[in-house]
Amino acid sequence: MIPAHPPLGRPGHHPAATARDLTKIHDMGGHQVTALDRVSLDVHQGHFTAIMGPSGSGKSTLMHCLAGLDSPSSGAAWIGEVNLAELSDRQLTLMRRDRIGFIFQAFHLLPTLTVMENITLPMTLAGKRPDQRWLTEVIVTLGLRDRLAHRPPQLSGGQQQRVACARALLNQPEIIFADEPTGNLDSRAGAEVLRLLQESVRQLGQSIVMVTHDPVAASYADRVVFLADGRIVDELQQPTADRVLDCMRMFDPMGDA
Ligand SMILES: Nc1ncnc2c1ncn2[C@@H]1O[C@H](COP(=O)(O)OP(=O)(O)OP(=O)(O)O)[C@@H](O)[C@H]1O
Repeated sequence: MIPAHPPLGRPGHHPAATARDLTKIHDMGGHQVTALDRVSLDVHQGHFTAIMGPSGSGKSTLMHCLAGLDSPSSGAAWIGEVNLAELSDRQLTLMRRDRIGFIFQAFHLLPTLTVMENITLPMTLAGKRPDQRWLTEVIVTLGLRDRLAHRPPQLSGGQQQRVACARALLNQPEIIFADEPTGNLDSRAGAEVLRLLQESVRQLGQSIVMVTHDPVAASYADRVVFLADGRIVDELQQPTADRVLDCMRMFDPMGDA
């Protein structure tokens, strides 16, 4: 049964993404693994939300269910006002293409297109024209100005990650899902990416959900949600790296995170 629509804050004002009682159980040949256990979460519009937790706590599963890349065993997920369970496969594909941005480790860059073509592809597909000022700012800040004519196989892993970032930010989708966006960047390039993500939230009202293991990366967010054993166990508002680290130690005493 699909639960009723989540309560709304103001008429016409939905969270950017909503999880209600999301449960995901994997069947491993008769052995059941509960990856998510009745998780409910409102991802606020125009906020930068980080998801943290020990390895195996369910972070990726939560993000995949919220982004329509995986379907829950029970419970429901919404993007804006749309219940993902009510969409056909085609509608879900269009939703992911037009309304959601992805910054994932598996970059999904198209190897035969140039960097510039990759960055502008979602807008081209949606028949939209990029804002030239924002395009320039994204390209310059991410250090891609000299790489625009290259193709992804000619770039390092970190450069490819920055192209994926530029592509998601340029399109200004309703929500961006980022999985370890600074995972293979050095600390300076990582800080630039995080500052740009933060700036897009503060100046453009972008909504971002980021999975990270890094307390410093999480400190750029407005809010950090902590998962352990498939459940939300705590959250911090306006986090600092030290407070994030304290929370991580509490929920991951083995230092696995
Ligand atoms: N396809 C699958 N089949 C079986 N079990 C799975 C599958 N995907 C995830 N799991 C299990 O579900 C749990 C949550 O996995 P998930 O990848 O969401 O955790 P995570 O917090 O993102 O971990 P990490 O930080 O290591 O990436 C783990 O116990 C994992 O082994």
